[in-house]
Amino acid sequence: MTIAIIGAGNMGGAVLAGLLEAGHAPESVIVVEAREEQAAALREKHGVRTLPAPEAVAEADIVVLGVKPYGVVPVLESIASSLRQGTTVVSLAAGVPTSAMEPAVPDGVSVVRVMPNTPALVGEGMSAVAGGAKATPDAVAAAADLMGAVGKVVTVPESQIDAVTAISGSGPAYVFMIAEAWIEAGVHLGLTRDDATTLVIQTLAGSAELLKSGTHPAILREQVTSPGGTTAAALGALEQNGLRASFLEATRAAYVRSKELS
Ligand SMILES: NC(=O)C1=CN([C@@H]2O[C@H](COP(=O)(O)OP(=O)(O)OC[C@H]3O[C@@H](n4cnc5c(N)ncnc54)[C@H](O)[C@@H]3O)[C@@H](O)[C@H]2O)C=CC1
Ligand SMILES: O=C(O)[C@@H]1CCC=N1
Repeated sequence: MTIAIIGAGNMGGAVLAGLLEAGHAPESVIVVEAREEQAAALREKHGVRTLPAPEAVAEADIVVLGVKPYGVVPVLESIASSLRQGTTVVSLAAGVPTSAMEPAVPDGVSVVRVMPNTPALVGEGMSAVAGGAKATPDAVAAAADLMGAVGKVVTVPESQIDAVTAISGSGPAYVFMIAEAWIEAGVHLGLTRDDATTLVIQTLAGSAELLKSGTHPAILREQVTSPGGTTAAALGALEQNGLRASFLEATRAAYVRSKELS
């Protein structure tokens, strides 16, 4: 199985690193990257080949598109004549529907839309997969397998991809912003920045592990909240400052933006 990744920046690069970490042989992954210094860095770091797009896709069973949304259709148009029958195109782009991509590829090429996230870099990604109208079930399964190498995968109808983008695609940034604010709050309380960073990151990681155990978040929260105690005081302040409403508004804004991009 040969995989070509066109556009190996933050997201394409995370999928590349995750695939290699998961055991894909470097010889089976070809990178197409417009920035020569990025291409050189990936060759050096991962031992992958870099080729011009038409040569790369001519060899590929799966073509992963990691370019910006506005680049997706032009890239497809530029590689259309080199795509082999039976190839699966996997687009990682936000806001580009399969209905916009399918006219750019020949019949017999499946287009699958995936919304991944950057923790794919460490094998802890979250991806949602949606096949286009002309995608074969095998192609959808191949895309799910590919992303399964770098994290968890759900299959959704394409109509839900904008919601997925708002929740898990952009989601890591919400966590990182919370982490920054939380560390800074520790510094305000007199902790060293190093200690505050360790406390926050391990608290996030440990809490994520507890959440993964399957206990409902509300129960886990209650277990921390002593009546009249410190947590109740903090949660009261978060409620007063509109934490839940902020999440509703933030994810709605991302959802609307994802729709606008298309
Ligand atoms: N960054 C993220 O957390 C996520 C990004 N995405 C999607 O992934 C895509 C890429 O986003 P980022 O990685 O953040 O952007 P980026 O700018 O880091 O990466 C894009 C890469 O594509 C390369 N490129 C551009 N045109 C090219 C071409 N014609 N041929 C070969 N390489 C080309 C650029 O040099 C760059 O390295 C976007 O469509 C975005 O919607 C999806 C989910 C999460
Ligand atoms: O910000 C963006 O548009 C991309 C899509 C999801 C995460 N990053």
